[in-house]
Amino acid sequence: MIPSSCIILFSTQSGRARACARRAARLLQEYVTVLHNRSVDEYVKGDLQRLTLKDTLFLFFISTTGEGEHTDTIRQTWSLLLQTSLPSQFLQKIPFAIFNLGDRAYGPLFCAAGRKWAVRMLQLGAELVCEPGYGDDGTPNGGVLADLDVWLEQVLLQQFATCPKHRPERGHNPYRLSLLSSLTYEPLDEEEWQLETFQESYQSFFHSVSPMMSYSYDNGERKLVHEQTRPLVAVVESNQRLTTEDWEQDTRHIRFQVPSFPKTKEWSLSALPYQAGDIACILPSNSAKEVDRFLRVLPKAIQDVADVELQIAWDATHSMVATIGISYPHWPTHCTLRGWLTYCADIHAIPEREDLRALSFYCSLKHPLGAEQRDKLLSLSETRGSALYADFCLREKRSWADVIYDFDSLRAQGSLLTLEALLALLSPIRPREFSIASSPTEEWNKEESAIELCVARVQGTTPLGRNFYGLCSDYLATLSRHGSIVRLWIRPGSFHQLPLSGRPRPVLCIGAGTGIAPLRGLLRERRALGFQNDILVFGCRKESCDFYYKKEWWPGLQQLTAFSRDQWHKVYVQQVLQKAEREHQLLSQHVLHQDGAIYVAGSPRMAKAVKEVLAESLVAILGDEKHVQLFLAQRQATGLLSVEAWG
Ligand SMILES: Cc1cc2nc3c(=O)[nH]c(=O)nc-3n(C[C@H](O)[C@H](O)[C@H](O)COP(=O)(O)O)c2cc1C
Repeated sequence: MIPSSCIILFSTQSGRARACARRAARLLQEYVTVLHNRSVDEYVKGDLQRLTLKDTLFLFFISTTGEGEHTDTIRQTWSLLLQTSLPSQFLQKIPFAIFNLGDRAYGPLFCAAGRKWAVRMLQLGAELVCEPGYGDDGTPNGGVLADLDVWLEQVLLQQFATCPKHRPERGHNPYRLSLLSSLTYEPLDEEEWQLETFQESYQSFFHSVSPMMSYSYDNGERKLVHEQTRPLVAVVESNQRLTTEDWEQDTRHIRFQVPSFPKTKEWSLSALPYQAGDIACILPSNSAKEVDRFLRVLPKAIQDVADVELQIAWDATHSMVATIGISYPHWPTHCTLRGWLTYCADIHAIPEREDLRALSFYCSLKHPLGAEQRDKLLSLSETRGSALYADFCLREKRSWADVIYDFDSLRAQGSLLTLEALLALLSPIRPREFSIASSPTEEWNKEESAIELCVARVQGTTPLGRNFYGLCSDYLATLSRHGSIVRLWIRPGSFHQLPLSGRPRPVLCIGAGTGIAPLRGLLRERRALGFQNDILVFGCRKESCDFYYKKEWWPGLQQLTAFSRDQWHKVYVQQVLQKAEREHQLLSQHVLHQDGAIYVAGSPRMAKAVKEVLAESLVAILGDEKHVQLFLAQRQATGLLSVEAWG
């Protein structure tokens, strides 16, 4: 029997699973009542009974992070679901469907978290209503979202083929706006979110976008908190270019002071404000230039109130829009439009297809091309328009400002686009993750301890010659002013089991490009604590241009390098490792005789190739492939082999 309602739950690290859930919610609400659309932990809230509702289809969107691991937005529920005390029929006959997100570059770990989730649901008696879906970042024309369309159309929605289709009521806009006074607010030297009148309101917004887990330093000590928190404030101390001026890539070494770090007299690993290899989650903001550009493409009536104080209220009685996850309910309640566009609204993002569909309703039909533009936006949002959407938006990296600029009936006389509509349409800016490149012990020895990042500025040109840049890397790269303020959280990374005590064992760090960031932190931490015999294998394009930190590596550190463009044929780290294994059994000696640890950081493809070389080297010595895989899995479980991959 087909359930009459549906609960959509997602697990996401960078937001794609949320986007998939949103699209599915819009399509499914034509067949069933969508009761919820939120992250797994947010919905379950520690009470597994919430997964046992009768006559309800549970639809999961589960993405994989780390090395085949679950994301922060599902971890709490996942550990509850693994309890051996749960009866084997705990989820008896609960119908569910699942779409897994991942990247095939991870090989056997492709969508590992989603597959583990489905297996556990089945073990507990839940019933799959259809074939699971798989979304791959590498699928042409839209990655996971392109795979999602095919799965929704050919698999999930087929389950509802016999149901009558109904058009859901269009939700009312859930925001109520008041212009507080006709006096315009004059920006001072401080940023708007720091001003006393607005501070509380912005802080609760920042709290709402925080990672699910981060350190807090409330009582003068580091504590890992498994809930959302307010950001730390960091102050830029220096920002230097690491690559040569004439090199294509602008990579930066940025150093921040964090005044709220506790200052302890006694050194101990747990007293340090962070561990080597931890991750900083940076909350960027939009530049004044980008905000001005966005304001210019809006209807005149909105532009006119850019600097007026606003009071924003969320009207929960019109909650349909919130229920299916279309509008963001945690905007600041008191700010200016300019401030909201600078610190909160993700105007730099590429609108999703669902957004284009929502935008289409606001075209002015008084404009000569209004009806045509409305239909174009609608067709771009449909499944059959996905190739067109990929050409127009994804490949050309068209942001909200670009799209609204191109569809000028959205700002012409008679446009229905209001400020309330923008609040309902735009998504919040979310923090971006960067591995910390500094050693906490080395910093502890200094007067003011800091964190350092190694950030490659994302910029380029689209196929049609439009310039683009990445929001957060550009924000960080341009923080040139000493004393500029950044909001961030710090959370543990994958390398937290770095050997820093007990029996001495060497560490082999392998990385390429900005993968050097966490490895620099690990190696410097080990040096600060007196460990020796570590090895760095590093790859980049040209020794003279992008060999990051070349001058600072110390004599006792053994180095192997791969400069891919310094000779006529390409050389990568995996080839350097193969050669070192052939010549002096670098890998097998390190692992089998010295019981050394290995840390790999960089792109997933590089990490996969390195792991293959490692496995081959051990098979050549130990003979049995299965045994080697088991051995490597054990080393991974004990933190002696660990990968941090991104990109
Ligand atoms: C640090 C990191 C680790 C990842 N690990 C895996 C993995 O082990 N297996 C996999 O299939 N995909 C992996 N991925 C790819 C993500 O699952 C994929 O990008 C997905 O679309 C992200 O969805 P999200 O935005 O909802 O988090 C990883 C991505 C990152 C950034």
